[in-house]
Order: sequence, then structure tokens, then C-alpha cells
Amino acid sequence: MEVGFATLVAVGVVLVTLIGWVTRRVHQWVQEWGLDSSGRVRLPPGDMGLPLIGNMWTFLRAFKSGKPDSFMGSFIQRYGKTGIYKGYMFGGPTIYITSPEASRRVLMDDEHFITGWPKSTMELMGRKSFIGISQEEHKRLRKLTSAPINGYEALNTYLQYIDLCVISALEKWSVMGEIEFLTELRKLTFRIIMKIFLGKESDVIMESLERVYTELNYGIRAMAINIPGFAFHKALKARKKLVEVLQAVLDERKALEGKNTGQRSKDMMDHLLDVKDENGRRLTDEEIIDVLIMYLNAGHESSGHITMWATVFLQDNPDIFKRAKEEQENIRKSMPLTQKGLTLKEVKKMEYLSKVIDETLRLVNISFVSFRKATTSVTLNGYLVPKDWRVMLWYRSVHMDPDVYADTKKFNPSRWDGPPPKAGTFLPFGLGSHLCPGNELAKLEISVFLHHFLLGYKLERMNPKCKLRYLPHPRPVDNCLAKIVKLGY
Ligand code: HEM
Repeated sequence: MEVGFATLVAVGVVLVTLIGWVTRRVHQWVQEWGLDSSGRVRLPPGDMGLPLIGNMWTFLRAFKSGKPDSFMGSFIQRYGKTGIYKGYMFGGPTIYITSPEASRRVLMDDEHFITGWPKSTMELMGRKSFIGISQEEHKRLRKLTSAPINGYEALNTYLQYIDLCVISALEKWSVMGEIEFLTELRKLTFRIIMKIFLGKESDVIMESLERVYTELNYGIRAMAINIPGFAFHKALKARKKLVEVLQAVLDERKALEGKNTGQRSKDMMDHLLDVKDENGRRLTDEEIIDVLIMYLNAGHESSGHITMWATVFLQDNPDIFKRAKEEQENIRKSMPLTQKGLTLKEVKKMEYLSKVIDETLRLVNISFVSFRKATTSVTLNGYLVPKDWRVMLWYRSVHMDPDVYADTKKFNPSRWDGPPPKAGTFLPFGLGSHLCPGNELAKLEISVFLHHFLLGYKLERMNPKCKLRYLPHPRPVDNCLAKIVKLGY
């Protein structure tokens, strides 16, 4: 009787495995149906998983179990280090790219690749944001919006505001006792980006909007399931709220058009309202709102997280902390006594701190992936990328490649001594026409924060061994519960 039961279980296991294998083969066959036999042979190696789910389950399991590199690791283990694999994610056949050369080729090739973000991201960021519009529109809006953020003049103007915000935030937190350090940093970076884009400073509006953005973000890398209880459903509601708030601000601005409003300096909303194309057409409300939703989100989430991680890494590594602090003390000493705050001249001198930030960007991989779509069939590294397939640029694998970065998991700012990294091996801000337009602003914010932190404070975490969560961005689950202790300059 017992042998019979064991046999039954064994047959059951074999049957399930067989059905799983056949279903996977059929799924792959269906996805490759449109390709001729020579095309199919030239596809990169890979595994498309089960119908509908594809590799999504494996991806979520890897990230949710705290082993994000095990997802791509399993492809590398099974198919070798080809740097390019086929798979199935977010409801479509996908090419994963993990090598620096192939990433660079895709990012620099606007003729054969356009943006290809999943439906969830597109719906949440808006179809008129940079990930939904045509290449020409993107070029025009990008030119209009990036110079007022990243140019030397602009950074010089914002520096004073950032400096004051950082000084007062640190002072405030040091008397607050335990704080969620990450949550407070997000509020700080949100305040800065709101000032640049909307000229707003009201604490109440900012706090409530930042909370709405947190909801929006949880849905961005989730599956597009619009059912109550799912992250995407909550995120859609958050987007609706953001649209309402921004529409109200826009209506208010339009009502003031042409009226004398005193000395107010122009913010990004004014620029977007003013702009006309060659036919004299102005941007619609939807276009302005989607661009703002995208910028306000991109402009605070990543900077807030990276600032937190850089602070944590510094605090955890006393030698690195000491060296970084000495640099900031020397910079402080070199400042004329009559000078009130930091200027770009001092920021330029923060060479070691810049390496600390680069190393944080590499190790944390805040933007671990980016999405494109092939507009025609392309050959990449000898493999076929079929027309209309999604391409996922797996930046995380590039930054954690032991052949490029020895002892990859070690926080080691000194690895940035010497010549700059080889093209394509360091992509924290992407590359090409979609290169992050806020890269300089982000580095400025982080540098100013670390300058003041190193000189006068220390971080005491309540749960230093706290578990990490990797989606949507890597963070401790307690949002870095800590005390900011003032030491005195
Ligand atoms: C540490 C901070 C930041 C990181 C790591 C980061 C990373 C990135 C990356 C990797 C991309 C490229 C996405 C792609 O190739 O599809 C990107 C795009 C973008 N970022 Fe950032 N970013 C940061 C801060 C900022 C800031 C401060 C702003 C706003 C001022 C900003 C605004 C944007 C926008 C609007 C895009 C879309 C650009 C386009 O599609 O043309 N980012 N960012």
C-alpha cells in the first residue's frame, strides 16, 4: 500500500513537471511564432516561463526575498555570460541586456529603439510624460525643461535654497528624537523639487503631496492589476489626486496670466505655460500635468534614497567617514569668512565626496532597470532583437559585474581613483537621449546634505540590521528609523 502511494506521488511529480515543461515550450513557440526559422535560431538564449506570468514571478520572488541579483544570476548560470537573454515580462516577449557594450549600443541608438515602459508605469506617469510621447516631442520638451534645471546658472541659483533647507532640516531632526530618516529625506528633496517646478513652499501641501507620491511609487513596478487591494489600484488613485492638485495650480496660474503679480521669479510651470511650437501651439493641460507629475516624482524619490544610503554607508565605515569629513573641514576652512553659504566653487572641490556618491549610486542601484522597444529587428552581439520586442536594460547587472567591479558588494569609494570608468560600465543616470536631466541637481543636493551632515552630525539607527526591501527601490523596511545626533561644528 505504502509503495503504491509513493509511486503515485512520483508519477504525479513527473506529470506536473512534464506538463510544466510542455506548457513552457508551447508558450515560447507561440511568442516566437512570427519569426522565421533563421530568426528563431538567432534569438539569445533564455526562458520565457509560463504563459501570462512569464518570468514575473521569479523576478518578484528574487527581489522580495532580498536576493535581487539571483534573478539575472539564474539566467547567467543556465545560459552562460552572453550579456543578452530572452524572456517574458510585463505581458510581452522581452530581451534582457546585462553587458555594458550592449547597454550602451541600445541607449545610444534612437533609430532602432524607443522607450518601452510597461503599461503600469505609462498609466501612472501619464501618456504625455517623456515615456509616452514621440521622439520629436520628447526632444522639444526635454530641451525646454532640462536647461532650467541642470545648467550652471540654474544650479547656482538653487544651491542657496538647498543649503538653507538642509541646514534647517538637520537642526529640526536633531531635536525630534527618533525619525524615519528616509521619509524625512524624501520630504526634503520634495521641497526642493517643488520649489523649482511650482515655486511652492507650503508645508501642508508638500507633506500631503509627498505621501501621495509614495503610493504612486509602490505601483510603478507592480503588475497592472486594477483591483482594490493591489498596489497598482492604489497608485492609480494617487495619480488621480495628483492630477487634481496640479490642475488646480494650473488653473490658478492661468487666471493670473497677464496680471501684475509682483516680483515672483519664473518657475517650471511658467515655462511650460509660455512655450509654443513652430505653429504657435501651446501645450495642453494634460501635457503640462504629465510632465510635472513625472519630474516631481523622478526629482525627489531617487535623490532621497541615495542621500539616505550614502549617509548610512558613511556612518557604517569609520575610515571613509573620517576621510570624507576631513575633506569637508578643509573646504570649510578655505571659505572666505564673509561668505554666507556654500557656492559651486566649494562643491567642485568635494572630490572624495563625489566618489562616495558614485560608489553609493553603483552599489544601491536605485534605477536597476530601464525599458526600450525595438522599432525594427536589430542584431546585437550576434543575437536577434526582434521588432516590437521589449528590451530591458539591466543596469543592476552592469554595476554588480565582478569582471568590472572587484569585490562588487563592498562599499569602496577608492575604486573610483584613477581614470573614469569604461563607457557603459557606470550607468546610474542612464545614457543617450533619455539621460537623466536631473543628474547634476541630484549630485548637488546629495553633496550639500553630506557636507553639513559630516561636519556636525551622526546617525544612530534604531535597527541597524533591519531587513531590506528592494521594490520599488532598495530601502530598510523601517525606512531607516534613527536619531540624528548633533555634534556641533
Ligand atoms: C540620484 C538621483 C537620480 C537617479 C539615480 C536618477 C536616475 C535616472 C535614470 C537612470 C534615468 C534614465 C531612464 C531611462 O533611460 O529611461 C532618469 C531619467 C530621468 N530623470 Fe533621473 N535620476 C535621479 C534624479 C533626478 C532628478 C533630481 C530629476 C529632476 C530634476 C530627475 C528627472 C528625470 C527625468 C525627467 C527623467 C526622464 C528623462 C527622459 O526620458 O528624457 N532625476 N533618471
